[in-house]
Amino acid sequence: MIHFHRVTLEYPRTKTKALYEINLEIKKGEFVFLVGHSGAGKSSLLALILKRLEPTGGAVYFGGENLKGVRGDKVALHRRRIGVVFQDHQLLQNYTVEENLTFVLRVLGVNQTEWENRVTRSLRLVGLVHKKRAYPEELSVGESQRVAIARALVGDPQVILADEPTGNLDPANALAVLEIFKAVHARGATVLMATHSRELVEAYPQRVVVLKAGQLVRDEKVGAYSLS
Ligand SMILES: Nc1ncnc2c1ncn2[C@@H]1O[C@H](COP(=O)(O)OP(=O)(O)OP(=O)(O)O)[C@@H](O)[C@H]1O
Repeated sequence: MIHFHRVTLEYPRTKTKALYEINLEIKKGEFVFLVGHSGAGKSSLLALILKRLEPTGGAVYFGGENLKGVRGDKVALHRRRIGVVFQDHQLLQNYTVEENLTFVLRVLGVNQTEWENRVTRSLRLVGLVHKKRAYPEELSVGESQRVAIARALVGDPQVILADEPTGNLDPANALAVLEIFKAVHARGATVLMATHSRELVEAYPQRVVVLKAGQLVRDEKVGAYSLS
């Protein structure tokens, strides 16, 4: 599903080498934790999959296609195949929960008669159907993050990328969010989650890929949390 072949990334302005010769293959339906110290390159790796950045060496493949060849209008189409969740929920403050989700569906060109089904299905998965008319400021931090996950899922993406999705949450909310990702994984999605949280990795023993100063230093099928 996702394949990095000898990928190197250097930020042009600062000449920071964020990733070196990364080889990584993530199969359809896998759940992978991406761990590493701050600055190890986790967010940069996710940005390459989204084509927000271009590798300076090597190639990134998505569904067998080299992303280098994805250009112009096709970049937006590529991104629609991916659901993204960040540490900060990034909900639109002046729109209700429901509108935050339908906004995505409008961009995706989904038929309006299907909107309600999709929104309800996504909000049900995160346990927040009753909040669909609420505004983000009326939600707790944990609820906001669950809405952000519902928004990432509403387009039925093949792949979910999560960058520190529990970074702002207390342990109970973090585990609640993990439960949602587990359910999404159980339904067949491919999930790549960058995290600093040992608790998360221990609560859901899955493949663990460790980055250290831009290098992939460990890749374990069912790994324990480790930063080296
Ligand atoms: N836009 C940028 N321009 C220049 N250098 C950058 C940029 N973004 C990140 N970097 C550098 O690239 C390296 C990797 O950063 P990245 O954000 O990918 O790490 P990370 O593992 O996600 O860190 P964190 O856990 O703190 O989010 C760091 O040295 C960082 O300073």
